[in-house]
Amino acid sequence: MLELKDVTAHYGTSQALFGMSLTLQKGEVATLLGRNGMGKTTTINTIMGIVKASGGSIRFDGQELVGRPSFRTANLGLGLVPEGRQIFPNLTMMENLIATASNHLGLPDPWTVEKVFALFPELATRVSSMGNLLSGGEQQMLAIGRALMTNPRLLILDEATEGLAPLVRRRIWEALTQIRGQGMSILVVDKNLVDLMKIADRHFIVQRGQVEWAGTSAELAADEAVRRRYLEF
Ligand SMILES: Nc1ncnc2c1ncn2[C@@H]1O[C@H](COP(=O)(O)OP(=O)(O)OP(=O)(O)O)[C@@H](O)[C@H]1O
Repeated sequence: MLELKDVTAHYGTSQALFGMSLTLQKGEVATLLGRNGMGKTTTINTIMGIVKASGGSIRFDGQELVGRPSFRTANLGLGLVPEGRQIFPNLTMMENLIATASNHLGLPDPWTVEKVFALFPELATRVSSMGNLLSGGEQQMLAIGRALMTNPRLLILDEATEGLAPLVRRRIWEALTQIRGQGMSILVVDKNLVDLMKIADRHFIVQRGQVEWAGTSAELAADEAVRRRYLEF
């Protein structure tokens, strides 16, 4: 479904991706792992077209994404839950949820506000609350709901549970497991390896702007040396 091949990216003259290659199959959950500053966010932003790739290829269902403006990439069915959530602070929860809603691909049975509330009942009681008055957990649920309302085929989450309390983190993983059960493909960055190994099929460890190790959850669980070397775990 998604294939990155030798992708490079720069910030000015400083190179951040050095030949990033990875493949995600339809219906899979994959993670990008690795220490801070290794290029996970840059990889996500390059897929989305927010950072322009300076080389290589990114194919999504056979279509080339490199060179495409970011709104046209999103319209192909890539939904982003960005780092820091980026909730509109002066819109209500409901306004945030529907602000970017769309069904460009004409998917049958699209996401609705009701379906998002069924996934996150916590949000249903907060419809009129301004974005900046929501808790971190509510904001993250809203950011996921907002991305789902664009009816993506691939959901990409950057720091899915960062800064959230354990109970709220569990709610996020439960929701992602539920969405995954409905056939959604998911690419996720997070630091909670134990949780990720439960939900993910495949992991890519990013080191200095390229994939240093790739494998399944079982392979990662069995390889303590790799975990220690790249993940300090
Ligand atoms: N806007 C920017 N301008 C210049 N350099 C940047 C910018 N964003 C990231 N970088 C650099 O690119 C490299 C990769 O950063 P990136 O944020 O992709 O890493 P990361 O693995 O997502 O780390 P983190 O978990 O800290 O977000 C780092 O060296 C970082 O300093």
